Amino acid sequence: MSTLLIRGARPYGEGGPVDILVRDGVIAEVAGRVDADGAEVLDAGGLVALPGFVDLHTHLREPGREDTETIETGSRAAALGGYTAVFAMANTDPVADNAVVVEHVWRRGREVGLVDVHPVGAVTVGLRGERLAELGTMARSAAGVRVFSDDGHCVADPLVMRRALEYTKALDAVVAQHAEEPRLTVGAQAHEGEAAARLGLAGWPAVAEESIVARDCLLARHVGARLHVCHVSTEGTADVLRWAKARGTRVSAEVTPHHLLLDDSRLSGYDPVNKVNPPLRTGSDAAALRAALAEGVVDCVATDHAPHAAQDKDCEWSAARPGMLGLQTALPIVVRTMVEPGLLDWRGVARVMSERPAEIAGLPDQGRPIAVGEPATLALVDPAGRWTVRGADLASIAANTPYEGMELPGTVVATLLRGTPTARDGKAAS
Ligand SMILES: NC(=O)N[C@@H](CC(=O)O)C(=O)O
Ligand SMILES: [Zn+2]
Ligand SMILES: [Zn+2]
Repeated sequence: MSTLLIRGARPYGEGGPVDILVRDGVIAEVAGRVDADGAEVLDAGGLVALPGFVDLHTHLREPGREDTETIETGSRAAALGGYTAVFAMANTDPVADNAVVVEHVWRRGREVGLVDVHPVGAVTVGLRGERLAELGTMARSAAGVRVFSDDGHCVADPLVMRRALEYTKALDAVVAQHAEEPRLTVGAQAHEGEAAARLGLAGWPAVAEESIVARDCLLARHVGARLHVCHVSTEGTADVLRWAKARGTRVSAEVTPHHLLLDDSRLSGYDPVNKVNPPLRTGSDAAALRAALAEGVVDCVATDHAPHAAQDKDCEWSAARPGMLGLQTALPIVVRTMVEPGLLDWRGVARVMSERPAEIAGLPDQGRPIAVGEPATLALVDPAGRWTVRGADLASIAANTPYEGMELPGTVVATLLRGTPTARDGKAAS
């Protein structure tokens, strides 16, 4: 029997410090003072205790691009970022569109053991948007897939999307849509607006996202299915979501840390580290997304952690791949954009980083209350901590962080997965 005593943490940053006794992975006692002889003590004075974070949108690149990230290195990055569960996107090589690939990802995640790795299954064969993949087989596989996505590509054909919603409804699963009408983004390189026009970059208009989100909300309501919208990037999408939710559509949505903080003024340097899909939008879009997240119109934060090799980023803008690292910087960016301006308190951070994503994905043992009898799956955060981001120092193999050299607030001091420390003082457990 293993016991761990977390000494002096403040759950959700509320009230005075408490001791949390963890026995065999479960919270056994929460009280002002707990004495446990022989227990390992984790000094958590000054730290905020939160439920471990759940990322609905991570690219781990295994199988196929292990030169940029593996399930092991990505799991380390996740643990260091306070995550205890991640959803590994299906756009690997081979694509995770069948039971063999999703079971490989699931097993490898368990072997590494630092974070619960849940494979996302592709909606269509080869992400081609034509024929539905074997959703039922993936759902019934050992991986128990409950989130399906062609992320990187939009399920653009409305009939294919309708059928996908019908199947996932029957499987009690959810489609996570990368909302991008492909006919409106042919050759697109950056947000269609002033900044892109000045630089002569072909534009990716907000309406390419908004039109698909509106269509899919209508389809989901018609079918009675659930829909999840990936990486919401525009004010107009938030408006569509608000409308759809008000009329009872079963839709949820995520926003990335980079769309909360950054905007297309970053384009001027022509540095492809800022190239991402959907593109960085305007400052007023970012402000609207922060408000929508605070309001609950956007349900949660997801990283869209997208590692890329140096040769795919250190090149001309149009040749560079879109995507940014996100796992280790997500909490600090949420602190900067949401907590510091008073848009969210720590209870709200627990909601958008852990509880809502766990609910959306149907995870029964993540995003749980910090209470007796619950799994000790926790992130311990130092709200006064400061650190300077260095891509080369991150646990990912790739180094494409847009926050290079920035000093960020909020450090994850320890992450616990069912009572076992997976990261501590900036070091992953293995
Ligand atoms: N976000 C990105 O810019 N890139 C993602 C794909 C995606 O999320 O659409 C990737 O796989 O690299
Ligand atoms: Zn995407
Ligand atoms: Zn993605």
